[in-house]
Amino acid sequence: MSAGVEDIKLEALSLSEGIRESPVCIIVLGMAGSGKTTFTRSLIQHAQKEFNPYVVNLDPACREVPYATHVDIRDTVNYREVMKQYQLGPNGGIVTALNMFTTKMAQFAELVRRAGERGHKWCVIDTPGQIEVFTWSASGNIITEGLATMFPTIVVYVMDVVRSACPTTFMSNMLYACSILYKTRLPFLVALNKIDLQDCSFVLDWMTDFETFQEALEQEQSFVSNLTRTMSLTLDTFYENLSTCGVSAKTGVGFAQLLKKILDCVTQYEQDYKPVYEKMRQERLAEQAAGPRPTDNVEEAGVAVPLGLGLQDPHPNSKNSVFLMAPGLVPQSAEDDENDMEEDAKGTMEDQNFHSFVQNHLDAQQSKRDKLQQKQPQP
Ligand SMILES: Nc1nc2c(ncn2[C@@H]2O[C@H](COP(=O)(O)OP(=O)(O)OP(=O)(O)O)[C@@H](O)[C@H]2O)c(=O)[nH]1
Repeated sequence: MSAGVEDIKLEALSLSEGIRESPVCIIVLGMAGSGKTTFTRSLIQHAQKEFNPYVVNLDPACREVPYATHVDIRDTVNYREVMKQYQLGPNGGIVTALNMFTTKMAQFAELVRRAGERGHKWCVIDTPGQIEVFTWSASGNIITEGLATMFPTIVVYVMDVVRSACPTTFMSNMLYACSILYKTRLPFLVALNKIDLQDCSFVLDWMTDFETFQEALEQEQSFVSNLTRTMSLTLDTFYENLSTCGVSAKTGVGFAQLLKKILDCVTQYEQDYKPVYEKMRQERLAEQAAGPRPTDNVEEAGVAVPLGLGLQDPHPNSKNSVFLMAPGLVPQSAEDDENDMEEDAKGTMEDQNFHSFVQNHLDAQQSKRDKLQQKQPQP
């Protein structure tokens, strides 16, 4: 059974509870068109029996999601409305939609925790097509760090092998992957996707044998290839930290191997990364306990707005957690409708009562004034 909205209002997962054992959060990243969504669908299918994934879509701009979701950002934020209201372009709209979502990070984490208690061993998270919007935005950071300080978390980077057959595109992809690896500080698995169209052994050769990559680059005569040559020298250490797996999200080839590699990444999280995030969690808790920092040399302190950074429990009476639900997860029952109507009726009655109270008061004042005037001697 899914968690109800009402329950989430009352409590939300707090940082003080420590890193849990499950569910394992798998954040799926990749360049636009690399096959993230198709990959996510295939991953869910292959992991269903053993890991019963809890599925989250964080792409507010996608039209359709080809799998059933438990949490869908599109139920939380209307991306088109955000673009219209704030007069933003598509990328600005996605960033703002993600920012809005992260204000509910504590409740989202609570949903993930409850999913773990209901037997979901994995939580698979599909991200927006425009990778930089997620990886370099504050909200992407909050979501990634927030999850990694509460659950074992890993990143799966989906790479299109067909497009990466060009050495410069391959290098750009690798530089991007490298920057995400160092930014997130999480176990990193590269899913070399679309191997039904092209064999991925060339990528593995390029990663393990520097000279083979140089030979491939020889074929390209451009300024970019010179730059790529220089860059490739620096990426050797990065490749050592990478785990790779060839897959086809379309045919399902390679997914058995991929599941094993994901489990290896989880072990890696436990051994190497958990202490880092545990430390980060302690620091955040200390920051929360210390309260806001004094603002030296600032004429006006200003008013703080909640940015979703603090993962404190929400106020028990807060009425702002009515979303984060996938369609059908918490169906609007006839009883809910009746409750809503009752609430509306109550509100209207309260308004009427208030107006009649004010009116009575004004009438009483007026009659007092009239009486006083009558008592006063006429000139
Ligand atoms: N042949 C083949 N095509 C694939 C594979 N994976 C994805 N595709 C195709 O690649 C295209 C892009 O796939 P998506 O899953 O939409 O990629 P995405 O990264 O989610 O796309 P955006 O979110 O729009 O950036 C679609 O036409 C897919 O059918 C694969 O393994 N093999």
